[in-house]
Amino acid sequence: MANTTSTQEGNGLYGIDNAANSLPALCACARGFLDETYDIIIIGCGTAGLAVAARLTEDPNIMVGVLEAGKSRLDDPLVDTPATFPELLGNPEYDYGFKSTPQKGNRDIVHHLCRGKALGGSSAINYMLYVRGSDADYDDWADLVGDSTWSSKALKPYMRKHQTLERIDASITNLTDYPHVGENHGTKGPVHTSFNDSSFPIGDLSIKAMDEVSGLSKKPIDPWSGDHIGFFNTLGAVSRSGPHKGKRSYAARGYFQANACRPNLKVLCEAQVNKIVLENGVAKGVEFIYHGMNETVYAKKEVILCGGVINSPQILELSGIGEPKILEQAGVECKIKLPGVGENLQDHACAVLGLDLKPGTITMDILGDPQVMEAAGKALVETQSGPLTSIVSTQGFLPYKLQATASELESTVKSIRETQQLSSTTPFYKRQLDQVIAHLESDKSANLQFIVVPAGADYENGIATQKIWPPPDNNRLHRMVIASCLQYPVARGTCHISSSDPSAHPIIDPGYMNHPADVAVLASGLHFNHLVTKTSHLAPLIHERSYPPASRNLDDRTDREEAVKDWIMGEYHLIGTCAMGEVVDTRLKVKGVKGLRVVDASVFPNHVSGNICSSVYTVAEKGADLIKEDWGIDVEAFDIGKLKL
Ligand SMILES: Cc1cc2nc3c(=O)[nH]c(=O)nc-3n(C[C@H](O)[C@H](O)[C@H](O)COP(=O)(O)OP(=O)(O)OC[C@H]3O[C@@H](n4cnc5c(N)ncnc54)[C@H](O)[C@@H]3O)c2cc1C
Repeated sequence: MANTTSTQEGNGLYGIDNAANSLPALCACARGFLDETYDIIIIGCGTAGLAVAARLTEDPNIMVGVLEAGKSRLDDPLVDTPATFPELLGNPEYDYGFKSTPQKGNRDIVHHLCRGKALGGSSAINYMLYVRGSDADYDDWADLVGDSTWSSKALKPYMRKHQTLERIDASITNLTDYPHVGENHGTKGPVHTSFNDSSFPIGDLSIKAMDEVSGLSKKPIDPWSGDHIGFFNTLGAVSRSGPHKGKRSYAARGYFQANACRPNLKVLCEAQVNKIVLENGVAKGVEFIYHGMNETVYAKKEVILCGGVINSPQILELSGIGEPKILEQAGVECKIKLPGVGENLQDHACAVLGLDLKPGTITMDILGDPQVMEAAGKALVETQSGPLTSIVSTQGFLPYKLQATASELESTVKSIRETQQLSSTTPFYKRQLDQVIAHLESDKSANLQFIVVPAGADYENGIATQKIWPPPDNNRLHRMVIASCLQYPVARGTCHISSSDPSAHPIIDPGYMNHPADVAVLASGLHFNHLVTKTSHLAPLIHERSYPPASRNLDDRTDREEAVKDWIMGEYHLIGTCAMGEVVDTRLKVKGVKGLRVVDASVFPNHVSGNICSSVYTVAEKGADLIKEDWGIDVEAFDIGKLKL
C-alpha cells in the first residue's frame, strides 16, 4: 500500500517527542505538565475528553490539564488513511486489546474488544462511519433519566455543533442514495464528515436489493435528521478539503490540534491514571504513572473522567467507588457505595452473511491487484482521493416488526416480559426493557442496522483477534459481507476490576446473545439478508454463500437462530457502564462524590441505533456546557478564530 507504513519504534516518529515541537499544549515530559496549576483535570484524551478540553479552554481563565495513557498519533498515516484502519485493530500500539469473558450465548467464544489507546482514543482507530441515533433514542434517554434536556430536540444543537458537513464530490451523481438536508448538519464543527468520492457498483445494487426486500415505500430524506429508516450511503468522518483532505477526521485533529496553541491547555501522553484522589467524598486530583514514576496532580475545581466505557468504571472502582462486594474481592477499600458502576454494559452485536461473488464482480479485493493498488496509492498521494480515502458506506435500518411474523414478535416480547418479572431485574433495567419492547412493537423503530462491506472476512479467527478483514486478494473470487446488527439489546453485561492493580485489565462480559430476544431479532436480520441475496439485483452476481456454512438452512428459523449463536461480533459500540440515572446524575456528576464527573460513552443510559461516535461527541459538547454553567465559565471570552493553528 502506498506511503502508509508506520514506525513502531517506541514513541517512534509519531510519538509525543516529535509532535511536541509543533503542538505547544502537548507536554514532552511530566515536569512540563506538573509545573502548572489546574482548575480542571481530565482523565483520558479520547473522543469525549478532547472535546471537553477544547470547549473548556475557550475561556483563557480556565487552566485544563489532560492525562492520556496512549501516544499522540497525529500525522501517523495508518491512523490518517481511512482504508488502513484494519491494521490498527489488534495492534497493541493503537488498541488496548481487551478480551471478553467466554460468551455463553455465543458458544463460549472469547471476543477481542478493541479500544483506542492514543490521543483521540477510539476515534483514532474506529471505522469512521458517521451515523446518528433516531429521535426516539435520545427521547428514551430523557424519559429514563427524567430530564428533558437530554431529549432529541435538546441534543440536536450539539449534534450540529461538533460536525462540519463537507460538499459532496461532483463525481457522485445518483443523489438518491446520498440523501441529506443541510439544516440537519453542522458547518463549523471540528469533526469533518463527507460522502465517499467513489463507490462500487455492488453497493448500489445492494441498496436496490434491500429496498426491494424491505418493501419500504419511500427513501430516507436525511438519515441524520432523527429518522434513518431505509437504505443509503452514509457519511464518514473524513475530510474532503483543506490541509487534511482525504484523512480521518477525529478528536485529536479537530478538537486538539486546532487548539494546541492555547496556553491554558496542557496534555500529557503516556500517563496512565491509577486512581482519583478522594478526600472526604471530594475528588481532589488524580494519581498517575508516567515512565515508571508515580505522580499526583490536583484540580482546583473538578476532575472529569473520560476514560471510555471500559476504563471509566475501572478507574472509579480502583478509586473505591462502586459495589462494595466487588471492591472487597479486588482488594480495594470502598469509599463510596455505588452499585451501578460497571453494570449495564451494552453493545450492538452483528450477525453476518458472507458471499463469494462471480468472476467480474468487483469489490475491495481489486486492490489486491498491484496495478490497481498503485493507482489507488497515486490518487491518495496526488489528489487525496479514491478508494483509500473511502469508508464502508452502504447501510440502512429497519424495524423488527416489519421482518418478524406476528407470532415471532409476540414470543420475543413475551421473553422480555419474563425478564422484567425476575427479582434480579432492577427498576432501572425494567424501565429500559419497557423502551426495548416499545421499539420492537413499533413499525418505525430502527431495531436492525444493515451494513454492506465490499470485502471478505476471516470468520474463523476474526472475533478472537480482530484481524477480521484480511488483505484484499484479487487472485480469488471477490467477496462481500452483509452484516445485520442488533440495535437495542436486552441482555446486559458487566465490566469490573478483579484486582487493585491498575495495569490489570478488567473482567469484561458484554453478554452477547444472552437473551432469546436478542437472538430472535438478529436472526430476523440474517433472514432479511438471506432474502436480499435472492433478489434479481444480487443473485446473478453470487457464486456461493461462504458464511453461514451451507449446513445452516437460513429458510428455517431454528437454524437461523443457531447461526446467530455460532457467530456474532460486537459492533464496537460498548456503552453504559457509568449510566446516567444510576452512576451519574443528569449533570454527569458522580453520585455521592463532589468534584467528579464522567463524560464519555459510559454515561449513555441506554443504547441508541446506529454507530455511536456522533452521540459521544454530542454528550461531550453538552457535558462541556454543563461544566461551564456550573462554574460560570465565560464561553464568549475566548476568540477561537485567532488562536487556531
Ligand atoms: C474499532 C472501533 C470501530 C468503531 N467504529 C465506529 C464507527 O465507524 N462509527 C462510530 O460512530 N463509532 C465507531 N466506534 C465507536 C466509537 O469510536 C467509540 O464509541 C467512541 O470513540 C468512544 O469514545 P469515548 O470518549 O467514550 O472513549 P475513547 O475515545 O476510547 O477515549 C478514552 C480515552 O481514555 C484513555 N484512557 C483510558 N484509561 C486511561 C487511564 N487509566 N489513564 C489515562 N488515559 C486513559 C484512552 O487511552 C482513550 O484515549 C468504533 C470503536 C472502535 C473501537
